[in-house]
Amino acid sequence: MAAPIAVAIDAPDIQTAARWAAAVAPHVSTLKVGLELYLRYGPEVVAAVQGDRGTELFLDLKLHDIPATVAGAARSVARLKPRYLTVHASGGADMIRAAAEAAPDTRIAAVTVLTSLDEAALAAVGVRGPASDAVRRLAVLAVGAGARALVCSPHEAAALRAEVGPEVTLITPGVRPAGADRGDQARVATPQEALAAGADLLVIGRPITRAPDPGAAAAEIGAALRGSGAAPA
Ligand SMILES: O=c1ccn([C@@H]2O[C@H](COP(=O)(O)O)[C@@H](O)[C@H]2O)c(=O)[nH]1
Repeated sequence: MAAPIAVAIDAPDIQTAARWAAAVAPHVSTLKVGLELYLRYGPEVVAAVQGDRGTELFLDLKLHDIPATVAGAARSVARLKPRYLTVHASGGADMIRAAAEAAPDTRIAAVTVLTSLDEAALAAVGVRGPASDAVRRLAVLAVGAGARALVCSPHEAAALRAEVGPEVTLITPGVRPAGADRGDQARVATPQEALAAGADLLVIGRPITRAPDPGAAAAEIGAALRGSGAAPA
């Protein structure tokens, strides 16, 4: 069974993206296309990454604009049939609702608080208190407005699961195998910790794509999850 991992295909060009996608697709459930590739190539890169690999598409465009503009953007990409499309929860309830209505076959995934932000960085943009408070507040707002998935760090997954129930997909970036470089991520945990906290889908990019053999790295993380009992065998 493919591991519940969305590999962040944050590649500099379409050839590298297709190569990484082919290597990791046999081992994971989902491939994530984000701003770096989509802004350069548009839908063409989705076809190159997805092919007919049998993986789900996660379009991580983090939309954030007035409701009418976000609705139009969501309609524009709905034909690519993404399983998930991200919007920033801080865009507000009307914006999230507009996205959900414009792409009814896609799970709108609301990004709560970016996993690169710690408490000091949040304070600098005027958000006081622990990240978990802001995450909870934004998550409740987003689900109330029609988001069917939430993006949070593994640190907040258990509390959000208790808050929003089993139907909402919890997606966690900020995942690092033990000993891996955390890079620009601030709120991190291991794959096993993230699943144990209640995450449904782990977003992992550089620890896989920057490995000498991305396919082997993805397979190894998937096997470790199954071995620990965190993911189904
Ligand atoms: O809060 C968020 C939301 C999205 N991301 C995205 O996930 C990947 C993480 O990649 P790594 O290389 O594993 O750090 C990346 O595409 C981000 O845009 C996030 O990190 N945090």
